[in-house]
Amino acid sequence: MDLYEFYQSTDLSNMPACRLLTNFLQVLRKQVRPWLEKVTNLKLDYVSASCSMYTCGDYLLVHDDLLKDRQVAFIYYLSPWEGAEEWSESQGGCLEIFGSDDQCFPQFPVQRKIAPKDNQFAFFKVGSRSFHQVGEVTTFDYPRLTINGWFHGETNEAFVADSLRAFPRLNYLQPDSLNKPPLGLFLNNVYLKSATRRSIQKRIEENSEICLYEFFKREKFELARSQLLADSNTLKWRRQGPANAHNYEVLDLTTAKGTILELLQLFRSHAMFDLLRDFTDLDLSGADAQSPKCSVELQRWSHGNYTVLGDGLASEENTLDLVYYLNAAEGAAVITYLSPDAEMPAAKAPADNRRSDYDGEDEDDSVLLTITPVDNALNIVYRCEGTTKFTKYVSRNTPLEKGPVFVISCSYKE
Ligand SMILES: O=C(O)CCC(=O)C(=O)O
Ligand SMILES: [Fe+2]
Repeated sequence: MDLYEFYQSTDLSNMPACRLLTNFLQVLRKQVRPWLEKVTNLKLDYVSASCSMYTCGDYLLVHDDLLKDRQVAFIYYLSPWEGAEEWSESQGGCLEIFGSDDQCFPQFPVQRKIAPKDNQFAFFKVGSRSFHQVGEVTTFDYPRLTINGWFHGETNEAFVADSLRAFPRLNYLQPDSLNKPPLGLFLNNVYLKSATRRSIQKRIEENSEICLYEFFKREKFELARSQLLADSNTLKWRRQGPANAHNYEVLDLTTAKGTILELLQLFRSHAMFDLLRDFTDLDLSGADAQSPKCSVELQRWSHGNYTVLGDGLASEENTLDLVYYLNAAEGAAVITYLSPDAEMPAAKAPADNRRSDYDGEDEDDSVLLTITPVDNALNIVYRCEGTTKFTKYVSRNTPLEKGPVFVISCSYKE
C-alpha cells in the first residue's frame, strides 16, 4: 500500500501455458546465469522472475531489494517496442539509482536515471547500498513493460546487517512555558465548552479518533493559509529524508512568524496540553502527569512526496497524534494507520514482500484508519504501541492547482 502501484504477474515458473515466457525463463537459467556467474564471480543458484506493467501514474518507491539470498537484480525492458519513439525522461518511469551516506541511508538527489528501452537488460548487485526506485510513469503512450527478478545464491550478508539499521525518530520536547497564546483567540468557541469536551472524550474513548471540523476560527485559518502560500522568502523548508523513509518538506521552525508561528506555539503550549487532557483523559497535564512531551512539525506536500513504512515508524509507546490541514486537496497527504501485525515481525520486508495481483488477498484488513484531508479540521488519533502509519505517495494525477498541502503534524505522550 505504501511502496508501490503497478501490476505484477506471478512467478514465470507458474505460467506453463505462456510458452514464450517459460522459454525466457529457461534462457535466464541456462544462459544468463552461467554468464553472470563468470562476470561477477558470484555463485548463483537459481532465478526468480515475473512480469511487471506500469501504466500512467504507477511507481515503485525507494527500496534496496535486500531479502535473504538475493544476489543480483535484473530487469529486462520490453517497451517502448521496436518502431516506437524512444522513451524520454519526461515520460517518467526511469529506473533511478540513489547514492547513500556513511550509514547506508539513500540520499537525494537521484544519482543516475536509466530510461526503459526495448531489449535492454539492467543488472545490479543487491547490497546495503543498492537503493533504487521506478519514477512515476507520466505518459499514456505506452505501458512500461518488464520481465524482472533476481539471481539467488548464498544468504546476502548485507541482509543480516540491514535489520539493525533504524529509521530516524521524532524529537519530543516539553511543553513550552515561555509562550502562552490564549486558546480563546484561536479556537472555534464550541471546542472550549465543557459539554463539547466531554462528548469529544467519550468519542475518543470509544473510537480512538475524532475529526474536529473548523477547529480554529476561520479568520485565523485563512491568515495562516495565505501566509504559507504567499511567503516564499522568509519561511525556510528542507527536504526530509532519508529517501527510503520519506520525501516531503518540513519548515525550519525558527523561520516561522505571524499567525503560523502563533499556531505552532499553540500546539506546544501548556494550554494545549490541558485541552488534550480534557479531550482524552490522558495524563498530559495535571497532578498525575509525569513528563508529558510533544513533537511538532509543519510539513509541505507536493507531487512525488511520500512516506513509507519502516521499522522506526512503528511507535514504541502509546501516543496521541494530531493532524491539521491547510490548503487541503483531495488525494494529497492522505494518512493511513495500520495495525501492529500488519508488518512482518522480522522488522524488514515491505519492499520485498510484494504481493502479486494473483494472490487475491484483501490487503485492507490491516487498515485501522485513513485520514482524509479537510481544511481547518483537526484530526486526533490515539495510537497504540506498535501501530504504523504512512502518508500515501502524491501522484502527478492529483490536482494541486491551489498549491501544496500543508500539514501540522504533532505527537504527544504522557
Ligand atoms: O523495473 C525496474 O526498472 C526496477 C524494478 C524493481 O526495482 C523491482 O521490481 O524491485
Ligand atoms: Fe527493486
